[in-house]
Amino acid sequence: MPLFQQQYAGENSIKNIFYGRIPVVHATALLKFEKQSIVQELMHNLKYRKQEDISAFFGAWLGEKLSALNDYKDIDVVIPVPIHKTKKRERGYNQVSGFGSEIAKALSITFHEDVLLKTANTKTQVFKGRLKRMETAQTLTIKNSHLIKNKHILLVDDIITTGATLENCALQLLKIPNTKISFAAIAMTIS
Ligand SMILES: O=P(O)(O)OC[C@H]1O[C@H](OP(=O)(O)OP(=O)(O)O)[C@H](O)[C@@H]1O
Repeated sequence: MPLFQQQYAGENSIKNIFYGRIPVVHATALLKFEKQSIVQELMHNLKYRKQEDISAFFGAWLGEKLSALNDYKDIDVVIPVPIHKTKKRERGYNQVSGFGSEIAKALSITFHEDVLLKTANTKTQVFKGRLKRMETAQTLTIKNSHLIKNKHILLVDDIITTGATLENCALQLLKIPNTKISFAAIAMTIS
């Protein structure tokens, strides 16, 4: 399995994507995502072929790694990038929930799926450029903000490509007083 951090600078190479856009405390990804690779196949199976367990499998793996690092000791809550309820019904699950809840378990902290919500069902972003992706910022809402006030949040997603999805979500979360944001993804796209 092509692990991300073994072959690249790891944390800094992800944080650089967000440099000058949003403040990110830490950022990590478990795997390197390339076209025609085993990782692409696994992500496709997770998203489109009902293989939900892939998510928790990688969450337990990354969670164990993060629990051994000092950098992640002050994370308070884990929040997933949300999907719209219509898409959740079609897919059967949020493909990043298992990943996030296993990381939370490994760090002995809470996983909250009821804080950041997607209120409109936008088309898949795979073929969108950065500007188009930014439009989706208007489709996010925060509920139960008391659960994240004054907290260091680990926001989790399946894949980081341009970083626009995480950026949009982080911008909403950072509106709540005294929040800090770190990112974790199953895979990072290498171009
Ligand atoms: O870093 P970025 O450039 O934002 O790309 C990454 C995002 O794109 C994909 O979502 P997409 O909206 O395509 O998901 P969908 O298939 O669930 O609609 C993927 O699941 C990430 O959430």
